[in-house]
Parts: sequence; C-alpha cells; structure tokens
Amino acid sequence: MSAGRWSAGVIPYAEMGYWRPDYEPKDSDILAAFRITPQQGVPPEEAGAAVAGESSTATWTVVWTDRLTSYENYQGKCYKVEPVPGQGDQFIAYIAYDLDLFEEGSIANLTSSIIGNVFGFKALKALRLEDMRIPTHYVKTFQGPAHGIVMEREYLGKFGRPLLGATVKPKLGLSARNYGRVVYEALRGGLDFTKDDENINSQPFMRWRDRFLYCMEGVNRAQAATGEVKGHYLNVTAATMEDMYERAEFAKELGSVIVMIDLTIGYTAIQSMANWARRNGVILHLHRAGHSTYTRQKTHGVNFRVIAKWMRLAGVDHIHAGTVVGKLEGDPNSVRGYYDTLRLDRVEADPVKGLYFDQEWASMPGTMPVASGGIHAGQMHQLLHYLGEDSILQFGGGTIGHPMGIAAGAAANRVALEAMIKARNEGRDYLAEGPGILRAAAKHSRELDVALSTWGDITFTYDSTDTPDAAPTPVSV
Ligand SMILES: O=C(COP(=O)(O)O)[C@H](O)[C@H](O)COP(=O)(O)O
Ligand SMILES: [Mg+2]
Repeated sequence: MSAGRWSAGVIPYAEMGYWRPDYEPKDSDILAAFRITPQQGVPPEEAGAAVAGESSTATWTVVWTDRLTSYENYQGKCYKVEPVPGQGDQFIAYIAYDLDLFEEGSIANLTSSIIGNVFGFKALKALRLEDMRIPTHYVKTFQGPAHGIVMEREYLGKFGRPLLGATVKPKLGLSARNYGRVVYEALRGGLDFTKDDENINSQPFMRWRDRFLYCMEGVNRAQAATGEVKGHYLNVTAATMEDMYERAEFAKELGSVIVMIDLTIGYTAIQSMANWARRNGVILHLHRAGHSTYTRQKTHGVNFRVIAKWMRLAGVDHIHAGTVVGKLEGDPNSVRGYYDTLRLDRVEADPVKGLYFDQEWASMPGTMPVASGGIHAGQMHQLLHYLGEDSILQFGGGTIGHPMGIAAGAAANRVALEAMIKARNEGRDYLAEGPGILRAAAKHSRELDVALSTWGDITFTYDSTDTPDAAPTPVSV
C-alpha cells in the first residue's frame, strides 16, 4: 500500500486497490467488459481502476470510513486491460464485482452500480459497457421470462416456424374503429399477431379503452374465421404503474393473450409487469423504444447485448432484437450474439459475435427475439437463415402497404414463410435458392407475386455503426 494513501488530495484509483492484475475472478463474481477511451495522458489501467472504483465503493479520495468495512471484499476489481486492435485510444477493461454488492433480483440496483456514475467521468473521453457475465448465483434471484418460448408456443399451439406479426400503421392518428379493422384484416390474412407501435398509448384521437375493445373484436373475429389463436400486443405503457395495471387487467378481461410495454417505462416497471404477466398468464412483449440513444455508438453507451441480458432476467417474453436486413441498425454478427443471448441456455464467449463471456442461464426460459423494421416477404430466406425458427417476424409496412390490401399483405408473408420452412425441412439450401423458392410459391399466390414485384428489390445497405472488434468484414445483405 502506498505511503501516500492517507495524505490529503486525490489518490489514483489504481493505487487505492482497484487495479488488481493478479485477481482471479470467482465463479460467483459479476463480470463486466467496458470499452474505455481515456483522456490524453490517463494510463488505461488507471482509467479501468477508476471505473471499477466508482461503480463499486470508491469516491475520488480515500475516506476514513473505509476502515469500518471489509473494504477489499467490496472493491470492484479491474483485473485486465487490453488494447482494442487497430484502435489506438481504446481499451477493454475487465472488472469483477463481488456478488455481495448487489441486491437480489433487482435490475435497478444492478444498473445503479454498474452504469450509475461512471459514464460522466472527466478522465474518460468515452465509455461503453460491452458485455456482462451474470453468475448463476445471481441469475437464480430473478423471475426471468413470464412464460418463455416453449410455454408461449404451447399457449398458442404454433410450432416449427417463426411467428408472424405486423405493427399497425400509420403509427398515430387512426380512430379505434379503423385501427381494429387493420388488426382484423392482418390476422385473418394469416398473421399470428398484430401490434401497437411504441408511441400508441392513450392519445386524444384514440383512448386506450376504445382501442382495446376494437382490437379485441378484430382478434376474436379473426380467430373465428381462421380457427387459429391470434393476438394483438395491447400497449399498456402509461405514466404510472397504477395506469399500467388497470390497462393490463382490462386486456386480460377481454381475453387478450398478450400485452406490451415499452423500454421507456424503466427497469422497475418492467419487472413489475413481468410479475403481473406471470401471475395472470398473459404473454409480455417489450418494444425497445429509446434504446438507440445509448446502444448504437461504438465507443459510448451500453451495448444492446447487455440490455438483452437484463431484459431476459427482468422477465419479458418478447423483445425487439434486430433484423439484419431491415431498415434499422443491426450488424449480422452482433445480431446473432443478441439472439443467442436471448434464446440459448448456455452461451459461449465468441468475439466474432461480440460475446465477451460465457453465460450460463441455468434453465431460465428463453425470450423470443422479435425482428421488426423495414422487412418484407422477399427477404424470407434471409430472415429464416439469420434469425432462425424461434423468432417473430414483424412486417408493418410490409403487410399494410400491400397494393391488394392488408389481408393480402398478410397472406403474402404467410405463404412466403411456409414455402421457406417447407424447403428447409426438405433439406434444401434455402438461403441460396431463396429467390427461386419464393418465385415458385408466387405462381400459386397472387398476393405473394404482387408483394415480390412491389418490394422484391428493396434493401437497406448502409454500414453498421456497431460491429464487434473481431468480426470479419460485414457480409452484404
Ligand atoms: O415501427 C416499427 C416497425 O415498422 P415497419 O415494420 O413498418 O418497418 C417498430 O417500432 C420498429 O421496427 C422497432 O425497431 P426495433 O425492432 O429495431 O427495436
Ligand atoms: Mg415503431
């Protein structure tokens, strides 16, 4: 210990014991990988130690009260700092936190520590939380998904294929009755779900109770017409928990199989709604509204893979997780990493997918990833290839914009999906043969034929802003 430790003034965090290159993380430690960009002249180890310190016990100087605790146990420990290849000023700092630092089953508490103060540190130009390893000791303190993928399929009686959905458009402005007509048309045409958009809550043009009534009328009529279970994600996002519970209770009373919340409601509200959803046997859909404000830039913020992990713990059944081929940000390798994080029971570290740690989920059910944003039937082979069977493919514009109408848009998506699943089940190379498979199916489906000629060529080819450091050159999609 430095002799200067007790003298007045600012003591470097590394010297205060937060830089511990000799530390061997314990199985029960929570681990974090931070991308740090130190200010000129700040050594990376000191920057890593500062993050470890400020996200656990420390402040900017030694305090006498440290002597009243088992200080070393509670200190966050930066045990490794590695330069990011090809990025001179960036480093990955690995920090271990003792489990005793965290309240059981609380995302709010976990995040108040890990991302509480550190992102504003003057000694850093930028900071990004890239990944976390949640030990099974801590995983087991969370409820996890209200139902999970297996149970959801059993409730719905739908197996062996991705589920299909659509976000009602225009996002805002429709009256409840017209809104309910979109729901009915899309569901009777062949979709499994329709969905409120993130910003539909209870505006003057359509109050929530009216929307719920007309949507459920559409759902019930479509179920009667098709003989299938159908759902509409009724967005219960509101200003207070009391309002959200009231809306969710009404959705349940009307027989809705699913309700929806936005990420903007906050972690505590999400956990409360997940508990409600499990108690009431209602599936819980989460729209990640707002996430790009902090997930998208490579050097600052929180990577979406961390949000995905927190949300599986918090207990949502569905979460938007990217499309690869659609209109919104989503590097293919990163998206595979998010989908693995949400669905698998054991996820192995894989730098290509941006996964820094092995993660054991200890039998916690999987969260269904939702692919949404600028996708259409002509991409069905790519969607199935990149995203797999346990996913929900949501075509808003790509259903409601169909020139022959909404039900035709839905039918085009269902026919395209079933043709692709059949080809996959027959062992065909459906990714390579995809366009041909779709054209062949379109010979028997005017709806698909028109969808392909309307949207077949539409792609969104922009460079991703967020790619894993070890990823090969992005594939062109
Ligand atoms: O508005 C839509 C989809 O509309 P459309 O299907 O017409 O493009 C959704 O809110 C976004 O896809 C969410 O994005 P993400 O899934 O990336 O969170
Ligand atoms: Mg939207």
